[in-house]
Amino acid sequence: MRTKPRVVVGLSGGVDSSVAAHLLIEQGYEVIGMFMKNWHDESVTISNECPWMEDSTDAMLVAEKLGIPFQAIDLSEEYRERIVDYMFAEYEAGRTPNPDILCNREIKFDIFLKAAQKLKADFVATGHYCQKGEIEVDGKPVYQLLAGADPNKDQSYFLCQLSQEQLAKALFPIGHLQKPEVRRIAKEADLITADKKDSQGLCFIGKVRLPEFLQQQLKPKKGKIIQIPENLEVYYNVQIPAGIAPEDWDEEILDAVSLPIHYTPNQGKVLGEHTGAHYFTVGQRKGLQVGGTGKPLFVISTDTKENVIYTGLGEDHPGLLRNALFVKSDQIHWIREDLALKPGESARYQARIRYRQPLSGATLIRKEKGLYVLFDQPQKGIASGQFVAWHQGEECIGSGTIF
Ligand SMILES: Nc1ncnc2c1ncn2[C@@H]1O[C@H](COP(=O)(O)OP(=O)(O)OP(=O)(O)O)[C@@H](O)[C@H]1O
Repeated sequence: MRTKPRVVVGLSGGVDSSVAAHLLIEQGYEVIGMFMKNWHDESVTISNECPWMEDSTDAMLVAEKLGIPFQAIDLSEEYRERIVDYMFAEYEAGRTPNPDILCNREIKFDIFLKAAQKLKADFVATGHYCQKGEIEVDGKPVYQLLAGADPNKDQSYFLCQLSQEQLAKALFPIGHLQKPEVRRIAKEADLITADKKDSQGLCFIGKVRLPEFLQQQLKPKKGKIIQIPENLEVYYNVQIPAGIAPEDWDEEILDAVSLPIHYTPNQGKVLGEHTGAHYFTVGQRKGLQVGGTGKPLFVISTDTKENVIYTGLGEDHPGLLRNALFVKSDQIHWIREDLALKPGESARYQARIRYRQPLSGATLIRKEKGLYVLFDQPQKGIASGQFVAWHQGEECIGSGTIF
């Protein structure tokens, strides 16, 4: 009979997961190391930057050093189906996907977790910089997703789509540590990954050349680049009116300030040509290849159906700065299900729309058709398809896909 809880650690061949495994052994767990091979395409890999063979060997050597069993599994097919296909579909539809968040929800804490459970594991552990809390609500355990103790490394944003069931099975052994401490522990334990460079690309996407990668799947299609002036009537600046409770705000006004603006070519002037609207993302500055505009030019909207890119001059262009967004009902995710807002309710939280962005005060208003998030400060480059995560201080309460 087993006396120790069994945990499968996702060993990536990096220092963080190596130390995670080491700490779990010290804490008395029965530890198994597992490396997963994800989908990857040689033709778009930055040379020597996606060394999965080298990574899996490092993972194996770390397991050997720690004296734990090791297994490598090939999840490339599942990864292609659930992450790569989603990415192309999102770009094609003119949205900006976040493969890292999906990878955690769909691969590491789903398929990988199920593979671990086949090995009769009680938990799955990763080297993510975040922490798990446990409280009791109405006599039942409720798990919390908390920020990593190292503010420079906090990865809770990438885990903002995890459910209570997934968190129940997750362990984050290095979340209470600072990165330099993790390296020191790795050195003291004589792990070969102690000085290994941090992986640049999160998940796989940073390890490939995104433009080439997209061009392989989505055919080039020439179209117009339009410059939109700053003084269009469609720009709104929301302020919650004093004396009116947010939940009583008029839905038409909420829609007007929170939904993406649909531009038309006759609202601006033609600046040049692009190679395909589906290659571009809201907030993007590079790759437009339009010179002589004085201030930098930013993408403020893309229309993949009409194949038009709308741009604005300067980073304070009103098309780039908005302080509200919308999440459709079926895209709202509450990690803390006990705090879920019902239609007609509102709450104050702090929110972010990208990794490592400082949290900004926000009012959440739940209506029948979805959730409105009204920020206290304007946000730059709110892009459809990206995730908004809302927090109470260190704790991530929920998240949703931006409409
Ligand atoms: N190929 C993989 N096989 C198994 N687990 C993985 C793999 N890639 C990532 N993980 C797990 O997910 C965690 C977070 O992944 P991320 O890509 O952010 O790595 P990281 O923060 O650079 O960590 P590391 O230093 O361990 O590579 C890793 O610490 C590891 O536990």
